[in-house]
Amino acid sequence: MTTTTTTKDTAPAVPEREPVLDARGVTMRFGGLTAVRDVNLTVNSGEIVGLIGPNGAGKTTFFNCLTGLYIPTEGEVRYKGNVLPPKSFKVTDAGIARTFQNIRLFSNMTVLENVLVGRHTRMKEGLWSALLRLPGFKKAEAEAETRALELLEFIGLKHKADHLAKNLPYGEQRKLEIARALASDPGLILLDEPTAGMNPQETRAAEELIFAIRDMGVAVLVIEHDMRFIFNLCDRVAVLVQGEKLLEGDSQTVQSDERVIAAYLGEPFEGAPGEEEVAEVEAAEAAAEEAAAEEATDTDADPEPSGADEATDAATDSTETAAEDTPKAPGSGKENDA
Ligand SMILES: Nc1ncnc2c1ncn2[C@@H]1O[C@H](COP(=O)(O)OP(=O)(O)OP(=O)(O)O)[C@@H](O)[C@H]1O
Repeated sequence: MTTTTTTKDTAPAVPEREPVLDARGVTMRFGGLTAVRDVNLTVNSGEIVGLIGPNGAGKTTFFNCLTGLYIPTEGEVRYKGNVLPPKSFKVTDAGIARTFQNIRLFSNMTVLENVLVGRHTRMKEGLWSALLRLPGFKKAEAEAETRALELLEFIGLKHKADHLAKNLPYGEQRKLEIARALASDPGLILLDEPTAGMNPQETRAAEELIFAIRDMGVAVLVIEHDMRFIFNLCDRVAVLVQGEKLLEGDSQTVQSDERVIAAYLGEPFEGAPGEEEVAEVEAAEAAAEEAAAEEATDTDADPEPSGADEATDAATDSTETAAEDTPKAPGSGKENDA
């Protein structure tokens, strides 16, 4: 990379930070599953914000709600004060770009062409202008190429502009995805696991690249599982657990919070998000088991009315069943179900 970067501590002083992204009460349900519940998150200009959480916590779903891939079941997302339209290309148009957890490059196109694809939202020339290659289109095309080459220089891949994307090493493919996202001139970039599969040197380079992106005036929201990377990089970190925001704070605060440690180690803790739901499900299961146990007892106690002898046997059976059932521990209904 050719740009001199700053770090978290040497970030340029931003006179006043304006909210770039403001997500309020975002909830996303898939049928009976609530993947994201009532999440608020703000990203200000000049900031790098991290979003962490165990697998399945709802991080990517939240990203998808921010970028118009999903329409949130509830809540509102604003970019620079304006409510975002629920269409991904309109969100890109508005100024939010993203990368994906699984690299999504056009593998048989060149490195330069991949960046140019990302630039098309900023090209205002119409279809006829393009088809007839009118002067206006040629000028716009030349400008797009200049900008794409600048971005390739910025990420250190200009010398590979003519290579096919599929021939780049993995770490460079991830960088190329970032360049393509930057080609739409965003005010905010969302990075979904930018260092996944990278070796330590590539991870360090990615960190520098993200600081450089912030320094060029693009706010960053990043999902990552690599905690060292995230705590070193981010001004603020929000933690999602089971779809809910557990807490938000600076790196120091978050990494020393025992609830975060417990969430990652899978240990329950008092007031954990989703605890109420778990309690409800457990209560419903216990009630169902109790009802099943009672039904089984009643069935044994009320046999077919087919004669005095059978009635006597049934009474005996019933007594035995009751005697067997009485000392069983709660939850023993499972044996009855079986
Ligand atoms: N389209 C979908 N339909 C149904 N359920 C979904 C859908 N997308 C995600 N989910 C569910 O929502 C929950 C949150 O998933 P999500 O991928 O957002 O988590 P994550 O925090 O990004 O996980 P990871 O760190 O493993 O990528 C999971 O239980 C997942 O199975």
